[in-house]
Parts: sequence; C-alpha cells; structure tokens
Amino acid sequence: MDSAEAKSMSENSGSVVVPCVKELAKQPLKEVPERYLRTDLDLHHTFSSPHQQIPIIDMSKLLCPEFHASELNKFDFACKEWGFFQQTEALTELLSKLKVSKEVTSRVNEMEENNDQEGDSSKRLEGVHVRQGMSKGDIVRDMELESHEGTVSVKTLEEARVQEDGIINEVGNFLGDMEEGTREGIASVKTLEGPRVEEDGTITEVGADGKGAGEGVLGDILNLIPIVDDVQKVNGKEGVRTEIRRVVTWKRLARGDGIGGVGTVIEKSGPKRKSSGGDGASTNIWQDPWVPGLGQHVLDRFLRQDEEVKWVGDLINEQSEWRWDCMRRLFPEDVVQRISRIHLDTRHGEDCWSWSGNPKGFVTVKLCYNRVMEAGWRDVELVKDSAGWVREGFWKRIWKLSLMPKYKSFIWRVCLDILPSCVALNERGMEIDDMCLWCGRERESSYHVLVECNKVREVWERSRFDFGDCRYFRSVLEWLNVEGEDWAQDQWCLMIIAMYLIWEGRNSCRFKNENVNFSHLWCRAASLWDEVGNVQELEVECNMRQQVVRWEKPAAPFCKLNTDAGTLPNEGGILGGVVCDQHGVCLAAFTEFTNFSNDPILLEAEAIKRGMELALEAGVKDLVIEGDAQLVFNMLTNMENAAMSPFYLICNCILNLINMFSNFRFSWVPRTCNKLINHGVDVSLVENVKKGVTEFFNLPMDEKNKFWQNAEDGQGFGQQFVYSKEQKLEWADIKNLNNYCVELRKLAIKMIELVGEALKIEPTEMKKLGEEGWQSMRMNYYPPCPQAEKVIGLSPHSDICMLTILLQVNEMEGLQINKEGKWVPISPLPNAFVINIGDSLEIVSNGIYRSVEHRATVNSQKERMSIATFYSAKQERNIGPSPSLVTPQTPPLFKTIRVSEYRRRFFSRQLSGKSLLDSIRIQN
Ligand SMILES: O=C(O)CCC(=O)C(=O)O
Ligand SMILES: [Fe+2]
Repeated sequence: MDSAEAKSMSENSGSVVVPCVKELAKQPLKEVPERYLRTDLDLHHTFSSPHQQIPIIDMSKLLCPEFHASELNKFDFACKEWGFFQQTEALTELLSKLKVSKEVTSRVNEMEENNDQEGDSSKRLEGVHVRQGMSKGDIVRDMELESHEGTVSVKTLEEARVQEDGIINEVGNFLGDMEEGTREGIASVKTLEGPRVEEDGTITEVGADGKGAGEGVLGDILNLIPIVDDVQKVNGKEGVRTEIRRVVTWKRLARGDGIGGVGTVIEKSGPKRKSSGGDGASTNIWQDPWVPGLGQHVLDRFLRQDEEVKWVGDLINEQSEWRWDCMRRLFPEDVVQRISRIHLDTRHGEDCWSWSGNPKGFVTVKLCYNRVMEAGWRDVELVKDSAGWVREGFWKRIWKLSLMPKYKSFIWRVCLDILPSCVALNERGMEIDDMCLWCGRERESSYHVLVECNKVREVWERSRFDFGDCRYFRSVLEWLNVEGEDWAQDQWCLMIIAMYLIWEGRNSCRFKNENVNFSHLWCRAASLWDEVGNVQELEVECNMRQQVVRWEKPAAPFCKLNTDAGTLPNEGGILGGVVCDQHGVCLAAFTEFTNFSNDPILLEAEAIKRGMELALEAGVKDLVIEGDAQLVFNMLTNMENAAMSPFYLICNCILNLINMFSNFRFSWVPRTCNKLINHGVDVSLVENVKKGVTEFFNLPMDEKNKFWQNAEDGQGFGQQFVYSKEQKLEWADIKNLNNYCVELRKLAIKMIELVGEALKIEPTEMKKLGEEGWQSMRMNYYPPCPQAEKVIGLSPHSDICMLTILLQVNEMEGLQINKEGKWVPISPLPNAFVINIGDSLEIVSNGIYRSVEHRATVNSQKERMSIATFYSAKQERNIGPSPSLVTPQTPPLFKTIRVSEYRRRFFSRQLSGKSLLDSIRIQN
C-alpha cells in the first residue's frame, strides 16, 4: 500500500481522503478505474461560444469616469445573464502577487530587477547596435535591448548600413504612408517623385515634373530629419561612400542632405557621452559631428587644421585625459570648453553611433515620428475651411482607435472631404454626372453617400446605437464632431467600419454595376469588428504564451471537421471541408460550387452541413467542428429566439445532424488566426506562476504528504467533497491554501461595491459586506487522462462565496459554464481573471444576479491547472436578500442563513450543481 492509499483509509474534515490522481496518472493506464468514470454526467455535447458573446469586463474602464457607466451596464448584464465574466486589465502586478513558490518569487524579482536596469539611463546603451541580417522591424526592438557595458559599437560597415537603412526605412515607410493622404489633402504640396542623387553623392529633391520641389510643406518636413549620410565615418575607411546603394525613393528623400539640419539624427558619439567613453580612435576630428552642440560645425571652428592630428583619440593622453595643450592649439576657447564637458572614461571602448534626437541616444520609429510631427504639422492647416470646426482631441481620438490603419486613414480622408466622391471630383474640374446612384435625387457628396442617403439610412437603422439625427449636418466631420462626442470606442469603430463597407459598396456599384445588400451591411461590419477584437485578444494571448497558432489534431476519440465557404463574383459560391482523424489523417474532403446562394453566411452554414453529412458517411461518430462562422455558431446556440429564414432552416438541419453523432463539439476560431503565426515573446509572468503550481504538484509524494489536508479546516493537499467509499471521484488533485493576497481582496471588494452600485443597493451595506469578507484559495491540478471524455475534473457546482476570482494558469481549456442548460467552454484569456458570481451574491441580490454553475473537464494529452480565490462574507453573519431589493412586488426569494452554516452544509455533501442554493429557495 503506498502512502497515498494509506491516507485514503483515514477520514478527515468529513471528506474521505482519496488517492493522489497525479500519482495514478503516472502509471501506464489504458483505462481509468471505474470510480472515476462519470456516466452520470453529459460530457459530450458542448457549445463553444464565439468570443464576443462571452462577457469580458475591462476593470480599467469601470474605474474611468468616461467609460464607467457603459462598462457598469455590461457588468450588470454579465452578472444577470451569465453569473460570470472574464475580467481583463494589465494584471501583471496582481499576478505577481500570486507567486506560489520561492522559485517563482526569485524569478519575478529577477525580472523586475532587469526591468529596472533597462530604465536606468546610465546602464542603457548609448549607441545603436544592429546585428547582421536583421530585418527592419527588428531594429527598433533590439536596439533598446542590447547593452555591452554601456557602450555598444557598430562593428562593421555592413552592420552600419543595415543600421541606417533600417532606421531610414522605418521613417520612410511611415512617410510613404503619409504621402497618400497628404497628396490629396494638402493642396500646396507638390507631389514628390523622389530625390535626384548627384555625382558626388548629395541628394537633391526632385518634383514630379523633374524640377525642384520648392518649399512644399512636405519638403520641409523631410528636411527636418536629416541623417548623416556618410558611412565612411563609421570605421574611418576611405571610399565607402561609393559603395552605398542608392535607391531613389521616398526613403532616400527622408534622409535629406543630412548635415546641419534641425536635428542631426545620427551622431558619432565618440568619447563625448558621459558613460559611453569611446577611445576616439575612429572618430575623425574634422569630419565627424563629435562635439556636443556643434554637430558638423566643428569643422568651421578650428584655429589651425593639423594634418598630424586626425582622430579624436589623438587628443587623449595615456591617462585618459584631454591633451589641453593640443586642444588649445587647434580650437578657440569656447570649443575647448565644450569638449572639456565630455567625460572621459578610463575603460576605453570603441566609439559608437547614437542619435542626438533622443537624450538617451537610441532610435525608435515613434521618436522619429514625433520629431517629424512636432515640427512639420504645426503649421499645416489640414482641414479645409468648409469642412468645419474640429473638437480638441478629435484627430487623436481617431488615430488611437484600435482599428486597422486602412479604416483609420479612410475616415481621416472622409473627414478631410478628400474622398473622390462625384461632388469632389466635379469640384476638382472633372465634369461628371454627380447624382447619387442609389437614390438618384441628391448629389453624391461623401456625406450624402456615407450617411444621409435614404438607402444608407437602412444600415444605420439596423445598428443598435443611437446615431442622433444625421439630417442637419453638412459633412461627416461635423456629424462626428457633434454626435460622436458621446460615443464609446466600439461605436466609433463599428461605425467607421460600416462607412468603409458602404464606400466599398458604392465603388462596386459604380464601377462593377454590382448591387449592395444594405440589410446585411451592418451585420458584416459587426462581424469584422468582432474579428478585430478577437485577433487582438489572440495576439496578446499568443504573446503571453509564446504560442504558435496552428491547426491541432483533435483529441481522441474525436475527428475534426474544418469547413469554409466563399462567394463568387456573380452568383453562388464555393464550399469546402476536410475531416481529419486524431492522427491528422484526412478521412474525407469536399469542395463544390453551388448556386444556392451568394450570401456568405448561408454558404458558411451550408458548408458545415455538407461537412457533417460527409463525416457521417465516413463513419465518424465523434466530431468536433472547428470554424470561424460566427453567425452560424450564434444561431445554433440561440435557435429558440430566431425567426424563420433560409438561414434558420439550414441551422435546423445542422442541429438534427448533431443528434446523429455520439459526441459532438463546436470549437470556434477567429478567422485571422493565421496572421499570428510565429509570434513569440519572452517567458511571461503567467508562465512563472504556472511553473510554481506545476512544481508543487510535481513534488515527490513524500513532499506533498507534508501538505496533506489537515482535519480542522481542510487546508492542504488532497480532494474534497468525498463522503463515501462508493462515491464517484474527480480526476484532479487540489490544494487549499490559506494564502492571502491583498490585491485580490481589493479587487473583490471593489467588485462587490460595483454590484451594489449596479443594483442600487444602499452603498454602506455593500461596503460593509465587502470589507468584513474573507478570502481563501485553492489550486486545482488536473493530470492528463487516457479517458478524458469519460471523467470529470471538477463536478458541476456553483461556488458558495460572494465572488470567485479564477486564474486559468495554463493554456488548457477545461472550465465550462452552464448557460441555459448548455455547457459552454471558457477559453483562458491571458492576463485575465474569470470572475464567478457565487451563491452568496445570488442571495444578496435576491436572485437578480445568478451564481454560475460550472465544472472542469480534463484533457487526454495535457495537464491543466487553475487557482481559485474565493471571497466570502464573514462567517459569523447572516446572509439574505438585501432589504433594498425586497419590495411587495419582489418578495424575498431566499431564506436568510448564517454564512458558517451554509458553508458547513456545502462541505458536508457532494458537489451537485446549484442544489444547495435551491435548498434555501423560498417556494411560492
Ligand atoms: O479549474 C477550474 O477552472 C474551476 C475551479 C473551480 O471551479 C473551483 O475551484 O471552484
Ligand atoms: Fe468553482
């Protein structure tokens, strides 16, 4: 009998102690012991809900006056409808408080220390170091990370070239982007084709007509970011200049002539910087801009040019001091003074390049951008007089929206009224018929075609937003300025996407004679916006986990169906699907043309239906469908409320087909997943927390035994809720902790107060309830199980506390919540907590908020871990419906009960859904 089993024979705190599941899982099991098989539960039909349905609350919005009201609404809805939500925010700080082992603590500290070092300018690199073979994007990131005793040198010419081109490309790219809008937006700017490179290597601007560009605004902007053009100086070799490949592009133009402009972007730092202390051996006294504040002009300031003294190193003696005699011979006193301010270090390193545009010497695209913006845009009048007045912060707001740049630049053009609408083209001298194609009654200005036209109004009417009355405005800019003031971020984004689609529709109507489906347009916009959100979430998620998003084989016994559909330009579409087994072997596949519809949503549903039929034909019994067809997934989970339509009919067929499989799952994935492939960053804090938890559960049994549950309070390692030798067991180990986390307590108290605010409960009542509450924690460890589909990690239950703050530690799915009788898996989001409403809050809210019934499933291949922090009301008090919510119309739904008594009852029975709460419900 091993020690775990020996423990199982004794009883403590009412619960029979059971074997450690992790130890069990270590044995080569084909089948798990009978006691773990759960035929009593339906583990086979789950509905994965598209991300956008699962409520996500942003704590920072809740705390920000501007967004508080709208976020509180969402919060209220989530508590009522779901009894649960995920809460996002940059929770790194909180997570770090959840350190579960010394190892984790020291690692976290190590990381924090490193961060501090990066912030410390004295230790920060002065120069720019670029590795060979780096791509443009890398440069900006890596430059800030590499450091070599405070000095980083550019080693070779090749590297130097990568360096400058990299930087210039970044700046140039952004200028290239800017050009598009500018060309139309700023009348006074001539279109610049590119610079002319003269024989001697200097660059002259060239206008589109081949003549000089003159004083165009853009020309001025470009002149503000000159960059030293002479790579010769990097290592002092001659003749390098001719080796530089000259590409006549905007990027080159961005370089300007480089010397003596408003700010020299790259300077040879030589020995001039305090902590860099180069040896001066490769800095040319007469050619390099090495004297602070003088740049290139040191050349004009000598008293005598001494051919013998060429390198700055020649001005430094053996003791690393300036050779004052020599300096005074060459330079006037003020220059000598300037040079004397350069700190010399006895630890000589090589000279390096740094950027004078930034006090710390490094270059980022953002800094270059700001430099350009600062100086260049100040005097530019972007908005034509006629376009109207612009609220402060208006443009910033647009550029800060979390939307793809194409949407932002589109709305920018719309606001400047530079979209080539018929009215605009007429104004520019093109004589065309400018009647609106859709209504035929008004002239087609961009405002008319995007906002005001009767046809387009249908789109706006379908939105769930109040857009105000658009009739009284003259331009989109005016409309956005007046009405947009009250819109939340998602309204802005959705609306811009919708306008973008309208404009696309207008173009295909005008140029390809295609009809626009106005009634679907809003739906398409909403689904694009959801995708933006999903992709962002996923991006963060992948960053956090160094995860590569790719197709995964289904876990046994499932086969996986992936389908897709596309519309054809004129009519009909193409459907396709593949069914693969657990080894990734393709069992069946199809592609077919169909004339059945041209509607992408119908086609997607049809593809799923066809795929399911095919899977049945191929003899598949257990099927998981993976796809991005959000609307289909929504419909399938919400058929009761849906109206009869062709779409409804296909979904109904799909539901019938589901019954023909033994096991069936939907798994929804965002469409743009593949964008994120190979996206990885450093090991994150969550990884460390995970490590700590894993380490604990990986301890040898003898060690874990030291933490075995103690009889008084059930603290420690083991299982709970087991009261008889016959009772079915869960496939999990747990460890209860007395750990206490101040931050989580604060979070819980804040949330309880918010519940009070949303329900309009007397504020002091909730404050008291929160502040006298207490906290406990549980770590759950679910080992992989060879028969994962037949066991349960944690049986269905609701938590008895007020709130549970749950961290899904690793990337494994497993948590499922019961939503109207259907089990919905909750994918872990990085840096997010899952918040469950517990029974106590259901009682206090008199049933307005619902505690969420949830369970945890396990996986056949991988372990899963979670940490739950329960926040409960004080043991010694009674809990019952809040007096503020009990009225003659809304009598109390629950009996009042002592918290300790409710808890005692919870821990002296098996977990079984919400039956404990039901037992104190008042039957009417
Ligand atoms: O592991 C999970 O995701 C759920 C844990 C849980 O519900 C609990 O510990 O009460
Ligand atoms: Fe729970």
